[in-house]
Amino acid sequence: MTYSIKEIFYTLQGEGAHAGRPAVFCRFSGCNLWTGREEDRSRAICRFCDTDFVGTDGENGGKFRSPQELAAKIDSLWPTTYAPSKYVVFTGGEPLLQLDGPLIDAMHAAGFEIAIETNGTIEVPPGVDWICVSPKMGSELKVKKGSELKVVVPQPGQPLDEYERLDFQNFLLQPMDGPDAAANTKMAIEMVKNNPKWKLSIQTHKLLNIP
Ligand SMILES: C[S@@+](CC[C@H](N)C(=O)[O-])C[C@H]1O[C@@H](n2cnc3c(N)ncnc32)[C@H](O)[C@@H]1O
Ligand SMILES: Nc1nc2[nH]cc(C(=O)O)c2c(=O)[nH]1
Ligand code: SF4
Ligand SMILES: [Mg+2]
Repeated sequence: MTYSIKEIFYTLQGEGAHAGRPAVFCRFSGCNLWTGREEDRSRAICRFCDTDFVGTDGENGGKFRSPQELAAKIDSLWPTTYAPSKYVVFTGGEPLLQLDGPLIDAMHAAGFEIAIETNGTIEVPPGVDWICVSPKMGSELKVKKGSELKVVVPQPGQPLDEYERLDFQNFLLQPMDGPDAAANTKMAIEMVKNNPKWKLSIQTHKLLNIP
């Protein structure tokens, strides 16, 4: 298996229940809900994406021809002094188009805990330690259990009451960034205050100006 990688970088997890945790982010190229081309955005299933996941031209990006080769690059970005808490977040694009058993095994062999950020349309292979699902209206949600359900709001028609009955450990609402970010943040705050099963997730890396 050859993996197409947009970029790999060491930063803090900015979002969700693990916000603030140091992590190597590995961003796969490609997504099943948008081509990534601006001219296709208005016709895409997912239209609010804040990420460039096209191609392999980012920091440490490229084609990796084996799981060992990719695992070694990810491992090389972890500072050796903090070796016991090694943590990788696979994201994208949609990571489950490419993340497979051999890569999961290679990351575990290198001593990493493995997290994914997924849109929930593709089943998760065994062995992923932290599963963050962020459902997208207009797509079929197939991953109905995991570590955190991180719902970007607002998406018209989203069934929050159905989401609440799914088997997740954490339930988070994340304001949609973009032209209406301020209003969306206000709305998300009101939503969690009115329904305390949910907590607010803000994209802290954007406030901190880190990747
Ligand atoms: C770029 S996506 C990649 C992973 C996967 N494709 C997914 O959608 O979960 C990473 C996270 O950013 C969130 N996200 C994307 N665009 C956003 C935006 N404009 N505002 C807030 N969150 C956004 C997604 O919902 C997801 O939780
Ligand atoms: N710092 C930081 N945290 C993140 N959490 C999820 C991200 C993503 O794009 O998947 C992301 C990201 O791009 N940067
Ligand atoms: S599913 Fe994720 S990566 Fe794909 S377009 Fe939507 S937010 Fe971006
Ligand atoms: Mg991001």
